[in-house]
Amino acid sequence: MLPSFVRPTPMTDRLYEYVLSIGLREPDTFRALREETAQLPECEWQIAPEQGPFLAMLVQLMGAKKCLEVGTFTGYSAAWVASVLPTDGQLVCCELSAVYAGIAQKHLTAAGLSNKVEFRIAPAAQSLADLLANGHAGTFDYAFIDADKSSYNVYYERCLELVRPGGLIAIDNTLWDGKPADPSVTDMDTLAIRALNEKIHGDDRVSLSFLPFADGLTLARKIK
Ligand SMILES: C[S@@+](CC[C@H](N)C(=O)[O-])C[C@H]1O[C@@H](n2cnc3c(N)ncnc32)[C@H](O)[C@@H]1O
Repeated sequence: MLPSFVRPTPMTDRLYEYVLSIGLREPDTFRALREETAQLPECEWQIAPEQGPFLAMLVQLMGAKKCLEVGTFTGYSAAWVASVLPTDGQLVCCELSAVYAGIAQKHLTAAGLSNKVEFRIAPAAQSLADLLANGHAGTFDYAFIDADKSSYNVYYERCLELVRPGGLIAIDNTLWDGKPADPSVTDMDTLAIRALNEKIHGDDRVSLSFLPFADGLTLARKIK
């Protein structure tokens, strides 16, 4: 029998509406981005709205200037992070799809944030390798991983090289709808997330905070 600590509250639609009504202070431009994304069949790829201000607050508390995102889609997480960067701050967004990147760029421009955001439209493993090859190792304050799950370990390892000591890697979907906790689920994405969760738990290169928030958010802070 597991101890009965307070567990995440089940989210009925009514409670979730309440959560957003008290928790989300969203600029109109970000709302427009969400509304356009909601029309796409892949709309569930977007981070949960309440994750936006959370990631932004982390970035702001860190005083981060140089940030990285792996998997940008239509730009919601990117918009929140860019919105708290100083004027000389930079967010490098790695995204495979020029179509999604185009939608993101349109909304980032509308929000007055495009000057802080640089897109790398290519497979992210390649974009991260290029950054490493071009002298960016140890220079990023923050990295957010939210692209194809089967490559999460590659993204984690490359981001670990790219962030500075004390820098943060945030990894989305590490609960993956609960599937990593069910040993009978063995599809490639679940196997990749389960393996990475176990690896990070034992990884003494980082300190760890795991949040059962949205679809699971792992925070790994590079120690040295
Ligand atoms: C879950 S979505 C990202 C959601 C985004 N963070 C947001 O807030 O809306 C994952 C994104 O990763 C992109 N992606 C998938 N495979 C990729 C790859 N190999 N390299 C770069 N991006 C990839 C997809 O095109 C998609 O836009």
